[in-house]
This record gives sequence, C-alpha cells and structure tokens, in this order.
Amino acid sequence: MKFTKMHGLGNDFAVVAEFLSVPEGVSELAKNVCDRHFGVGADGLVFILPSEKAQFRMRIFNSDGSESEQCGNAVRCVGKFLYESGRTNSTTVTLETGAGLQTLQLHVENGIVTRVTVDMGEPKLEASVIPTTLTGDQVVEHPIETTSGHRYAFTAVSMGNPHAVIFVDTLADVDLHHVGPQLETHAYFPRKTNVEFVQVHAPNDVTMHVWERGAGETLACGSGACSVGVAGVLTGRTDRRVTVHLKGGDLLIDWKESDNHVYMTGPATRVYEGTWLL
Ligand SMILES: N[C@@H](CCC[C@H](N)C(=O)O)C(=O)O
Repeated sequence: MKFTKMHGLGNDFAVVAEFLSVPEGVSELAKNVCDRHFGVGADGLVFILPSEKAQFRMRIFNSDGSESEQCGNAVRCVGKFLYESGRTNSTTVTLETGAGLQTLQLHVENGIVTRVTVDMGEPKLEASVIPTTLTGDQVVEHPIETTSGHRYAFTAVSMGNPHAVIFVDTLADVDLHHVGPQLETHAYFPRKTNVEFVQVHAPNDVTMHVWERGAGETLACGSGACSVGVAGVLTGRTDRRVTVHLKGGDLLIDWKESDNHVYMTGPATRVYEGTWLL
C-alpha cells in the first residue's frame, strides 16, 4: 500500500489514494500504520476515494482505529496532495466527507500549494446534534466536572464531529493529559468528544491546546480551531475572524455572517512517500 506522509501544522497523516473503497480490516490497519513505534507513526490514516457527489471523497481513521466524520487538517493535506500529484489541475476542489461536501481553494505559487482555504460548512449547535445528552438549541458555557473533580464550563460545537470548547485564564494551569481523556469520554458525549482549551489574548487572537477524540493530544486540529472560532463568538470573547495559535502553528478562522459557513486557512506539508508492507 503506497502512502504519502503529510501534516497540517504537525497534525500528521498517512495519506492513501490507491483504493476504490477502504480495505477490509481498516480499523486494525489504521492502528498499525499510526503506531509511532511499530508503524509509520501518525495521528490518522486518510483515504482519498472516488465520489459520486464531489470530485473526490475523503475518509479519515484516528490512531485508535475509530472513524471520524471530519478532519480539517487532513482536508488541507488532501487538497495539496491532489494538486501536486497531478490528480487535479484545478485550484478549486470539491470533497465528499462524513460531514458533507467541502470546497477547497488552493493557493498555488510556482506549482506548489502554499495554503488551502476550506469551506468547513455551517457549525451545528443543537445539543442533540453534537451529540450531547443535554437538551436545547445551544450548549454555551455549560458546567462540566471530570472524575478527578476539575470543574469547567464548555461550549459544544459540531463541525461534523463533536467539540467541547473550554476557555481558561491560562493554559499553563491545564494538565491536558490528565483531564483530556476524562472529558473526551464524559457521559455528556455519547460519541465521545474532541476537547479544546483556549486562552484569549485579544478578540482576534487566541491560543488553543487540543485533546482529540481517538488520537490524544495533537499539535493542531482544524475542526477544533473552527469550533473555537464559533464558541468565541457565541460567548462574546472573539471576533468572527480570529487567528488561532496551535502548538504546530497558526490557522486563520473566519465564521462568515453572510452564509454562516466557517472558513479555515492554513498550510499543508508533504513529508515523504513510502510503501506499507501489508
Ligand atoms: N485533527 C482533525 C480532527 C480529526 C478527527 C477527530 N480526532 C475526531 O475523532 O473527530 C482536524 O484537523 O480537524
């Protein structure tokens, strides 16, 4: 199985584009490929597949073998891969994902895709859609307590996949590896959740640390950064256009009033190509 190792701000993937559908035993395959000691080492295994609804289809499997509906950083990597491998010569690409159809605008300089802007669609805010066990049209600053007794207030956002966004005074106070797994599997979230801790520096400038569902701490999360942009507006903390600093670099998030869609702009990187010996 040929793959390309790629990353979006350090959120890394093995990208595979040679199948018509995902292979049997894909969950076990994802765990093995993503293993950082016995495999390639990645946060996720990404398949680019044919689509009847868009130009291409993407499916993403987390390092624990679970499938996610959405992955903002992988979508940017897919855009770069498709253009630079010659599979498309268009700078506008449509992609079918578990979160619906997404449109990518590739920013190209001298044949190289330097950045990708992704229309990540409309955020879903209804409690049951996230999904959470709570009720209501929105879950904003709702109290949550971990099994170890840490108390926070979270805002729930779905960008196709679930996110719990928690604003804190200082990120240095958060032991992500301790509270992250407890929040990911909290009873409020029947399909688990991604967790973002955020420190606001200015209405257009925040830093976020992420604990991802099915992958643990990663250096960046595109759908998480979009959720932070949405939660920032809902709680009156940020502008609709905000730079999100992540451990792996920066993303520009723009929740446009005109169409209610969230736009994410950032880079993607090709690292190397390899062959997985099945
Ligand atoms: N890193 C991703 C999100 C990957 C999926 C996530 N762990 C989930 O299970 O929902 C991103 O950039 O959005």
